[in-house]
Amino acid sequence: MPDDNVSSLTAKREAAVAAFADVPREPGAKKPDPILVADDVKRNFGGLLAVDVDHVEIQRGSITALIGPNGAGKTTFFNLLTGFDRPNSGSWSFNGRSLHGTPPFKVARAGMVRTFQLTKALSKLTVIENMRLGATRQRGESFWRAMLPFTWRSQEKDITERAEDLLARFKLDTKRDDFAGSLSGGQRKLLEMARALMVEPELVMLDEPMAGVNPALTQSLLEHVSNLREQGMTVLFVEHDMDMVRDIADWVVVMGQGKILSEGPPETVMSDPRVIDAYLGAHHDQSLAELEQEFESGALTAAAEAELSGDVAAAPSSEPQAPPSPTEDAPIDGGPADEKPAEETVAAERTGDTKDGR
Ligand SMILES: Nc1ncnc2c1ncn2[C@@H]1O[C@H](COP(=O)(O)OP(=O)(O)OP(=O)(O)O)[C@@H](O)[C@H]1O
Repeated sequence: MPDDNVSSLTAKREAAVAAFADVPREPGAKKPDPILVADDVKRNFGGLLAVDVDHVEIQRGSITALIGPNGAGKTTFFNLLTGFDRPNSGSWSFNGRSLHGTPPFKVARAGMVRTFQLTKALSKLTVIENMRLGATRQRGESFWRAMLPFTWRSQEKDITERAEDLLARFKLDTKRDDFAGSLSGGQRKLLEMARALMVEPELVMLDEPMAGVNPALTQSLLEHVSNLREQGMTVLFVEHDMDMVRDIADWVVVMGQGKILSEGPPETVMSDPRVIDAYLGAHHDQSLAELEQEFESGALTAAAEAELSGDVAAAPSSEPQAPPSPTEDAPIDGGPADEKPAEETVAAERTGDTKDGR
């Protein structure tokens, strides 16, 4: 990335962070310029109160992370806000306009789009066809207009140009005519993000953008998300990857058992003992890369085994351990433990398989 871009990104981030300077670090805190405001939003599934949000505001022009343990209600809350599910009660507004009862395509037209944990790219359509479908208000959609090509041809051309620009920006232009089904998990995430931008949204909601993404694509995905703020958009994302949250979020909202438990800048939230207890566990201050290294060295496995057997004394110290010798358990090059699971498997493991149908 050129230096100019880096300094401009930094300036945007500084401005976004500065906007939170006087915001109290408490659940439901008022923001200076909220783009999205939700009140008393509740959603029951039988006896389970999956979402029970008293009040939350999302600051315009910022990147806000919504974190919380599995089952905290994050995806359900996303579904409610974007019209994919209906609440038992509550209200919310986007740019001051109530969106309660608004169907998803109208929510997208209003400027609020979302992506899904398991991507919704249509695998039997090509990449460019998927992109074109992302555009709303297409004139040829009505029967009579469809009969009069001169009324929609120029719009078709504009849509294709915009789609091609976005594909180039997301480095998917070489895949333009490939079936979406042939893309890797990470490329599909990029396609979904690019497609969401076809409606020129003001607020982009990303549900676990990192799930199933190959490490090689991680950095590029992070840059794309940061770039959304750079281009003046607001981002709200759900993520379990704490590296991503630390790296790019200006503000973090923590959910647990349907409620907003805590809010604040990433460093404050991630050192909050309640959040650590509820969510982050003992390794909250470590990056995934460090954890991976420990895992590979065997230190984490030994610690976990000792913890399970109750033999705390047997747990190794936090000092780095020497890797096991190749003559021990570890297979030499290319053994099963060396094989990386396919992205799809990782995605399925990390996201569960029941989400998308909802
Ligand atoms: N359609 C549904 N029917 C019944 N229960 C549901 C349904 N959707 C979600 N739930 C339940 O609501 C609770 C919140 O689920 P949700 O998927 O919103 O959590 P989450 O915070 O997104 O979790 P994760 O981080 O695992 O994605 C969970 O207990 C879940 O089992």
